Amino acid sequence: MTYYSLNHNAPDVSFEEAVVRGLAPDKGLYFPKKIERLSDSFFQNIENLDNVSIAFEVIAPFVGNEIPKNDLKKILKDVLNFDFPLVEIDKNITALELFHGPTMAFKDVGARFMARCLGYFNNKNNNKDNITVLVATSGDTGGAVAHGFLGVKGVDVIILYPSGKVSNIQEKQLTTLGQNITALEVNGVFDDCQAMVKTAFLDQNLKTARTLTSANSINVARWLPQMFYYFFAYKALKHKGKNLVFSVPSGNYGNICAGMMAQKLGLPIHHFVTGTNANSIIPDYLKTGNYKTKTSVSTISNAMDVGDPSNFIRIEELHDHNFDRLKQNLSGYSFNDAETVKAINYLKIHHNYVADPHGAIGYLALKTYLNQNLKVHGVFLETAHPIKFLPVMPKDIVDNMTIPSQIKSILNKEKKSIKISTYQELTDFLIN
Ligand SMILES: Cc1ncc(COP(=O)(O)O)c(C=O)c1O
Ligand SMILES: N[C@@H](CCOP(=O)(O)O)C(=O)O
Repeated sequence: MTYYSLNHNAPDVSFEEAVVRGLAPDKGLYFPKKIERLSDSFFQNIENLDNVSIAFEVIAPFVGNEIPKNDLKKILKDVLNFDFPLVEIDKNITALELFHGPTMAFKDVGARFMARCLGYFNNKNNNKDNITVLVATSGDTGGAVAHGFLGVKGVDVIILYPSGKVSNIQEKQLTTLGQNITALEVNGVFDDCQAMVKTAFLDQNLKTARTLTSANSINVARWLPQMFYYFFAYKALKHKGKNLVFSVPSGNYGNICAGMMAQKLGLPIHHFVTGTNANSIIPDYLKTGNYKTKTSVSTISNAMDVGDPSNFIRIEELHDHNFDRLKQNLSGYSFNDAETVKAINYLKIHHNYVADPHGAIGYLALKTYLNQNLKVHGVFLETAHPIKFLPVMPKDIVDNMTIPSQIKSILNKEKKSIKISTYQELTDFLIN
């Protein structure tokens, strides 16, 4: 598969080059040149396929012949070794739980896939120089990438996170592993971290010192595997015979954008809903037609505290840069922290379901959409385990929660991070 830069000022590249570069030299995000619908027989037969076979059909065209079939299948088997349960909330609403992987957030799928692809390419090329994976996180990407890349030969991972703005458990997940993983604690917000990472890719001094790539959803190997679970949900809900609407709590918009790519492959998704916190860049855009990024503000759904979503440009591309077309496919609503807590309590009391603040926003957005659209079935993505957000969860819910083994094992580990405030400090660290 060939990928082009969405800034249209850089050469086309192969899948391998797109993965190794992360971002195009003109600072554009890579996008696949050809998107082909999957066959009708695939969708007719999907209930007879297991998750690995579904994922293989979905991702193989994007990888092309750059990873042999059997190796790609092995990678997928390894990546998808946990469950993606659907939980019925009521007759019209289902939660798609994406937190059963090692770091208990949906990022595990993309991070594990990318780590294995990079490991494969490193091995194949017998690379002598290490690749440096730079990643910015508002909470969950960092932990998933740290875990996914831990011990991967030839790869150094450097995670930038906003100091004091991730939960205690998220911080433990990204600062305690050691080995090839280093955490940089940035005096700023997530957007500062993301801007530093993007600047680093264009920095010639850095480029001579290190081979850099990104493990944020700007990297196609992080972004595209996020399509898989939309197909898994379709497989499980197909028998209902209803139009499906997916509600996705969004920040950097990689997850919902992967769903839109799945739709392009022919997955029958009737409509998308995005739920955000006070960082309501895209719901505001859908209302006004005026796209305005903003400095992010802190909320209790911290992983969505993003004021300049990277994947907006891919969403535009998928809708031919046509505002009306986008509005037909996407509705957006934002909610404040009080509304989020109210929804967490409502779900517990009325449906005996414990949602995390991000999932609760997905639920609220879906409910708002369904109020005017009765004949569809709604799925909201429960993107992280509520245990990751203990201090902001209602106390009576917390009192009845048990700590999963994945989390228990890191609680007593020592945090190790390096504090930085400026881009210069980042480059000094990377060069020295
Ligand atoms: C728990 C959780 N929910 C939602 C999001 C938003 O996802 P995206 O950035 O793909 O929009 C994130 C972070 O990315 C997250 O960690
Ligand atoms: N919410 C994310 C922000 C980065 O998103 P990504 O999908 O582009 O890596 C996080 O948890 O770090």
